[in-house]
Amino acid sequence: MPDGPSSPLTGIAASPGLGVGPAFVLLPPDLTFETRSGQDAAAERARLEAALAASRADIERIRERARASLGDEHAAIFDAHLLLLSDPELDAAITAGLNGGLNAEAALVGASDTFITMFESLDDPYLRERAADLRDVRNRVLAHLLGKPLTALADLREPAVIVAHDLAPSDTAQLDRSLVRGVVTAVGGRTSHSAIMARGLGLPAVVGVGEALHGISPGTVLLVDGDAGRVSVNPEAGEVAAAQVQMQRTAEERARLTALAGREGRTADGLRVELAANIGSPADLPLALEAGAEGVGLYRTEFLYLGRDTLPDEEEQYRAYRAVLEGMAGRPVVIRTLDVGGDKALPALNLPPEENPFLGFRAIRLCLARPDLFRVQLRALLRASVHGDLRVMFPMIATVQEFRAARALLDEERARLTAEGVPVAEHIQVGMMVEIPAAAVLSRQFAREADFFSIGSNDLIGYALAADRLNEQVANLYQPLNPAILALIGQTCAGAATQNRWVGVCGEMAGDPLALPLLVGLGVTELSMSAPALLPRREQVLKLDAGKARELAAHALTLDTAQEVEAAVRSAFPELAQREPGA
Ligand SMILES: C=C(OP(=O)(O)O)C(=O)O
Ligand SMILES: [Mg+2]
Repeated sequence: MPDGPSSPLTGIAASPGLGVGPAFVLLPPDLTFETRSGQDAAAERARLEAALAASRADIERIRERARASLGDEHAAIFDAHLLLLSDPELDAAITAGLNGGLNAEAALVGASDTFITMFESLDDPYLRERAADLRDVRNRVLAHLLGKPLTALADLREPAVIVAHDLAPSDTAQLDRSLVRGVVTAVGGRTSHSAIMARGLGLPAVVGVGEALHGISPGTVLLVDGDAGRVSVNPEAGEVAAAQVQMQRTAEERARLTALAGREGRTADGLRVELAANIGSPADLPLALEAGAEGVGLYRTEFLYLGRDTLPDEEEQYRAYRAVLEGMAGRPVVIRTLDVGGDKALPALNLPPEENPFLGFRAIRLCLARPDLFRVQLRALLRASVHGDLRVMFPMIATVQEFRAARALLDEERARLTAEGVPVAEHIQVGMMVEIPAAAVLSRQFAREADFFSIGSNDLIGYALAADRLNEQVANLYQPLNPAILALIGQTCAGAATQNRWVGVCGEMAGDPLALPLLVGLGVTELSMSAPALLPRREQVLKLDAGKARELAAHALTLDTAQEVEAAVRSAFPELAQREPGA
């Protein structure tokens, strides 16, 4: 382990809080090798057999852990991997290479890659999935041959900070949250899977650290600061002690707030404000429920689709949606249909790169162009609807026609299921994200069609101010409190009110203490946020005077700048001057 402290690594602050622990490095090892000919076939065969046996033992161990913590479904993928290890056709191709004098590495890779290329060239999603499995298995055996065994999150036994290139949904499925002190990744942004997963699980995270991460060796002590986007490598004792004091304070504050978990969200003067959770998978529910989520305000279903080469089928989707609806036991669950494109790539669709992906073929645009894919999701949602209070939400709606078209597909699938005798809930609210300024401006018209609006402030701010938050050069223009943003939110609420529709906010702004009185004052009655923000925001709502919030919001709309708005909020609510830790 390297000893002295080195300069801290910086990245994107993806999930708040502090965490310290030894690095658990998931970065893939360098698997390059030399191809050699004229080798002793028997000796190379023996090396290969040893690597196969070690790989088999690895996979069996991971499978048992996955089965124990997550159930049979998650273990099935590892059964497929075990079958590949003993596949006779693959073995015959490897044997031919060995008999031709190749070293075991070259024989293995040559044979596997022939099958991988063949599977990938066929337009069959099942075989493409087999290609991905085979690549996984090939890498594992190769790693053993090279004496650089792969690590898996399922191998985590001691508290640690996870260091990875990125975390795929299948990685996080194996993660034991109680042992993870923090997450640091080389790539990714605020909306990457790793970031959202970390926020959902309440783990401090810094993402997008870059290549520098590859220099971290296993066991190196790391201090992750998820608020500042900083990772100290081998921190000084004093720095660790200060962080521990801060963590203790945060834990005490959390314990105090836990007493509020069962309280209904309602302002001091009686206005109902529902406090709901944003989730990315059913695995996020326990933390959301612990924090007293009164519903799920945003289930980002794209995480079922990302980080894999194939699309989830209707059954897989149905099971995930049903698990969330049942987990929430009758409380409202807003499930958002597929929102890919922009910064969320969908490898299974093989879409060509675009000049302006954020203004391009994404979310509902893609779904309406690919009804074959969209209908599968809609059917899964409709089938799951009988298990709770499902609300379906369409993302990135820009025009009224898009909403109508999406709703028409939903209605068609409903009619089809009913004709097939499949039960579907009688009433399902169907709403939309308001994250494109045009939708906010036209909210009166949209309110005649949609049952509710949920404001996606992350995108709304970016599109309204034409500023990408991840671009350092223009980050100062990404201003949640800009009066123009407040005006768009106010306009959305006013349009909704003409038809008695409810308005929520499910972007990051919902969890921001400075924005909260403004949102409530503008007419928002549901706030959906990552689980760790729920308790502090509940305390804030319980103490809030909605009348005073309305006066503040009306005043804010007359101001010129985001800075003036912030000053007005702080002067109306001086207790907000202090940032609470970990919120
Ligand atoms: C919630 C939102 O959607 P996402 O962050 O998933 O784009 C948003 O844009 O605010
Ligand atoms: Mg969005």
